[in-house]
Amino acid sequence: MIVAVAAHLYLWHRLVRATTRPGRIRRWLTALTVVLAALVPLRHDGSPLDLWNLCVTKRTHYANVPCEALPEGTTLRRRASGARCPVRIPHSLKPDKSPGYADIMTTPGRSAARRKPPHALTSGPFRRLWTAMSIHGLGDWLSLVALTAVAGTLTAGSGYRAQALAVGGVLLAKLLPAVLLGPPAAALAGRFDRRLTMAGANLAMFALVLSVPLVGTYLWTIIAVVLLELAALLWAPAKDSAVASLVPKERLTSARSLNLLAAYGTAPVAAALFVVVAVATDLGRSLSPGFTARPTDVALLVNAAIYLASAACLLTLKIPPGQASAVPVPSILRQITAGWRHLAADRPVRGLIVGMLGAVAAVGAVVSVARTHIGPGALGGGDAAYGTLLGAVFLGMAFGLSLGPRTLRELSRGRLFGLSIISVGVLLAAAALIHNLVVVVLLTGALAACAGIAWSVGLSAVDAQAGDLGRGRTLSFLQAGARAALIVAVLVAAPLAGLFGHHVVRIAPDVVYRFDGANLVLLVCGLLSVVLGIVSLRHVEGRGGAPLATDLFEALRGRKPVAHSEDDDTGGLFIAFEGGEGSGKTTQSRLLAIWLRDQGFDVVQTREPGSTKVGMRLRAILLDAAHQGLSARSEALLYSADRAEHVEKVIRPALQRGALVVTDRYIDSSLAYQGAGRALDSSEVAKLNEWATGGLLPDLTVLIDVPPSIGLTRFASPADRIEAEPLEFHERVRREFRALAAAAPDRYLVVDGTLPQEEVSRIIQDHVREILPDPVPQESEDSTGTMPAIRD
Ligand SMILES: Nc1ncnc2c1ncn2[C@@H]1O[C@H](COP(=O)(O)OP(=O)(O)OP(=O)(O)O)[C@@H](O)[C@H]1O
Ligand SMILES: Cc1cn([C@H]2C[C@H](O)[C@@H](COP(=O)(O)O)O2)c(=O)[nH]c1=O
Repeated sequence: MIVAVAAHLYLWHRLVRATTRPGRIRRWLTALTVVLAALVPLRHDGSPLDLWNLCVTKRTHYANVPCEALPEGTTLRRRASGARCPVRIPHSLKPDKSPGYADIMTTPGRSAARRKPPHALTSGPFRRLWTAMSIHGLGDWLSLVALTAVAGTLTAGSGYRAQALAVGGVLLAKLLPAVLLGPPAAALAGRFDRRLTMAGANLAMFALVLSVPLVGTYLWTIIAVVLLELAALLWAPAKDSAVASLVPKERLTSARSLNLLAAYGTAPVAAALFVVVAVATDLGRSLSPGFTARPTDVALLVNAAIYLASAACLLTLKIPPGQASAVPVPSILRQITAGWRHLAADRPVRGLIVGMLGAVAAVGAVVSVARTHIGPGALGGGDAAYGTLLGAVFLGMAFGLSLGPRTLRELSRGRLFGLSIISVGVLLAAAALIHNLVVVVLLTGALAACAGIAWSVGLSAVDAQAGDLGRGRTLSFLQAGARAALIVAVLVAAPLAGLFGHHVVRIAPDVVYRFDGANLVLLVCGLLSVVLGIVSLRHVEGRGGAPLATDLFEALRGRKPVAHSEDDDTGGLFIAFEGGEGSGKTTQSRLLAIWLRDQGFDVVQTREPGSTKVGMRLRAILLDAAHQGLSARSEALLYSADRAEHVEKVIRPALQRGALVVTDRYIDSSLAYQGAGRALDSSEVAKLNEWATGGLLPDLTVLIDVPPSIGLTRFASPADRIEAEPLEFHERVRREFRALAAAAPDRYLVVDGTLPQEEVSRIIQDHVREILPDPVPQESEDSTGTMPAIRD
């Protein structure tokens, strides 16, 4: 309810801002906004939510959204080399062809705005369900904060060690039931009516949360937490099924986003609520000596009331009778092993996954020692301080996740990912060593934001690699992995903090420094994160480029990375076509060269291997099927030798005279075929090629993406040595191409090569048009500008 009122307020405010100029009228309208928002009946199906649509469709960003989630005909805008160009989502695009193509900033055109399906919240029953879900989400997060705080309060007299272990125990009791009992609970939920299951789970949660302050023992707290989690396991599948039954198919995407908002967006609100309750209770205690309630007990009463409110909402809601879907849920262990086997075959993806899970574990470690660090630990705060610290974690994460792919757009995604994890580590170490509550809260918020950025950047890159594993399964793999990482973090952090206990170091006769178990855990996690970040950076750095520090400095100033090449002063434009066998590179590079020449450009169309005299001989050696068994390293060296010759004799001279160079294959082919295909160390292949080319990188790489099962069937002639490799080899190659594109979206255009040839050409031309140099030099324009206009 509160969230819904806030949403209405915000929408009115936006409308007022969008339609008026600053000044007195706007101030009056803003005041009117508040009154109107209070009067807006929440069950009304009309104006406020239409306004929602109006405001949201005006400027929508579809960053990293799979194409299938976008309305047909949406006009997308992709940045490349600082330019923007429209690309239309083709009507024929099938969901299975699309991952990665919409890794783009977009603005829907007018037609898209017209066609956009109505928002899920325009449906009254769904709005009510969503209100119940949001209230429930608030309850879940508040219970996390309040129950961990209760563990600290109940063991306050037992010393630092006992308190650290007690808080860790509550966290484990919260995490383990889903791991051990997730599949049977989902099967059980499938047997009962979903509305009753949801309402029943809420009522059970109400009773359990209420029982904790009434019983008042640590043992019962742990039992109650386990039972609470079991109720949550029944609630979740029933809720998902209810959403699916209330929302028409075309609105499911927006319903899913709202579902996420209800589940995760309520975390900072819960932390804020806990702080307000703690402060109000402390105030009440100081004002009235007869009032002796503990802040944590009052927070739990509020928490119980929240679950009751959610149950009440559900009991008055009409959901078509039915059970939750009985689709068997694989165990967390199976989800992790299957996903890892599929995704981690690829070195950069392995680096991303390890980095992402490391970031989650670091946040988990902060949460597991936060209570002890604040309470009996060096920071000396109370319940309100604990709530503030967790609030900083939640807000920071939310901020980082929403900002993620838009952070430092000029920096390669691989570098941003590694640097975010290193920043998590540095901030953690600082939070471990500084004994000032305000500074620690700020550092914690910042490190959570960096962890959020790392997670969202990693997610889009891993998603692009998912291939036939699919988006849903990739997500469940990562969620299962995150849960496992959190459990490991709690299992290690809480006992380590407890065992190390409380220590005071005397620095000078009258200067002491406290260094407790929580400080040790934070410091160790910080150092581990720095190491992990450096390793991830090495794994995901697929190719050469400017030195990291220069690149970062330029990106912070909002500028493109400086090309680390021997001829930074090239006047031309360098475009490379990449892709698997039969994807259409030769066809499209020729068509592009013809189109560019038609516009008066000096164009050099070339290819690898074999565009020089020596190169032709190398091509013959490399592709001759008689040379089966050529060692992977020799192969890599021969391709790079061909490339060195190609750059020196053909590409660089052409660029220096200001020509446009279009090459069919370049460095990415070596990274994909020799790196991923032949399983050579991709950073070594990258270094070799950086040396061979003097660091020359294309301004734009057009990746024509086609499943090998299609591309390999497009040839009439017998397969050459590399085409003859098995299908899995070509699948690895395709995944690597896509990972390279996902790691630096600004430098790539990924086109679906299964589209008709003309459509592919049009998409490429639309994109290239935006980055073309001006065919008329500035000096000529200056002089022609002064000539009298010729009229007919
Ligand atoms: N979009 C398309 N749809 C269907 N067929 C296509 C498409 N583009 C190209 N082809 C056909 O596929 C075959 C291979 O095309 P092309 O030689 O351009 O691919 P390539 O990627 O350069 O192959 P290689 O891996 O040998 O470099 C040709 O017969 C071409 O006509
Ligand atoms: C540049 C480059 C190429 N390859 C492979 C990829 C293809 O199978 C052949 C080139 O044939 P095409 O018909 O010209 O596409 O060589 C490679 O393995 N590594 C490379 O660097």
